[in-house]
Amino acid sequence: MDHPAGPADLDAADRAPSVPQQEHQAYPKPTRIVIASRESRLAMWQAEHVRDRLSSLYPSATVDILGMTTRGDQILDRPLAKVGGKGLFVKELETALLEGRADLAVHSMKDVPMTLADEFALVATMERELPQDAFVSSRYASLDDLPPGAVVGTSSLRRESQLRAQFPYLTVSSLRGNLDTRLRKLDEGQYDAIILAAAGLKRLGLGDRIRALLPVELSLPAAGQGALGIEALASRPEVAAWLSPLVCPVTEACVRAERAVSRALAGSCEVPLAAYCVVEGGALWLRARVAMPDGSRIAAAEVRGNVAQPEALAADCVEALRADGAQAILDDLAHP
Ligand SMILES: NCc1[nH]cc(CCC(=O)O)c1CC(=O)O
Repeated sequence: MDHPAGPADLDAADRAPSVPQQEHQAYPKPTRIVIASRESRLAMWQAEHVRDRLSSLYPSATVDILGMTTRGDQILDRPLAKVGGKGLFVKELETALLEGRADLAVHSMKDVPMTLADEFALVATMERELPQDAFVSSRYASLDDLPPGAVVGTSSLRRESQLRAQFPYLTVSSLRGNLDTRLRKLDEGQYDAIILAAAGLKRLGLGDRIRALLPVELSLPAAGQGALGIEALASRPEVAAWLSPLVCPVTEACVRAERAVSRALAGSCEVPLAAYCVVEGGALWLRARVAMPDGSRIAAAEVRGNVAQPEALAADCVEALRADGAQAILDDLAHP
């Protein structure tokens, strides 16, 4: 398929201004960097990870973390999809960038809205941690061991739909809260097992709670899962230059493809959507699924293409998804 890189493609893409190597010298090294972060244990771990990387890159700079509570952290009782979705986790951090209280914000890419306002740019996508979902349980070693009627906790429509399609005899039950809260609810016996992102557990030193990694064929990950992204003001190219050593080009290409699929399908927490890309044999291999929450229908597609054109590949993938019935599913979700 032919993909002229027209302005429309560029508008739709994540703005990740790559800074040519020779331009680095044009910016003085930082003397102070402030990182805005949510205050959950996972978010703080991620911010500290970036702080430590920056401190070793720029030993003479002071790197501080500005912890903030976002609306997404405060609203714990209702499904996120109902109260405003992913944007709730980034808005306060973006305000700190705009007001000059912070230079950059560290996010789980999975939680970053598919479209950012013009003032902001994703300036670095870092190397991906484990992308898979993890099976966590004290009594059972894997999904296959669960008896009929066993209660599995997850609040992700993506996980729920794929579970229901493949394990119709299980009971999927809502589970919210930060990682520690979710594990506590499991340990209190409210669930027989729960499904969480493996990356979050590993980062918090809870990797030993993972009984099994769900193969991506079983639970295709969310766009950006396992990758950290760094956001800064589009008007501050020097921040992008400081962060350029943290960029993982392979992860960046993969996550761009995943996010472009999600963006094209108006991906939100309300649409069960999975998009996962790897580089294999020098090419991008992008897989995506759109499902009914009850798992009764799943549209799936996979495409392979040029590493240099993730958005073009995503467009192919979206076309293949629509051909497999994704539009009908989206229409049903919009007008139940
Ligand atoms: N939705 C919350 C969230 N955002 C990022 C992670 C885990 C880390 C990652 O995927 O990078 C999690 C926890 C989870 O889904 O279990």
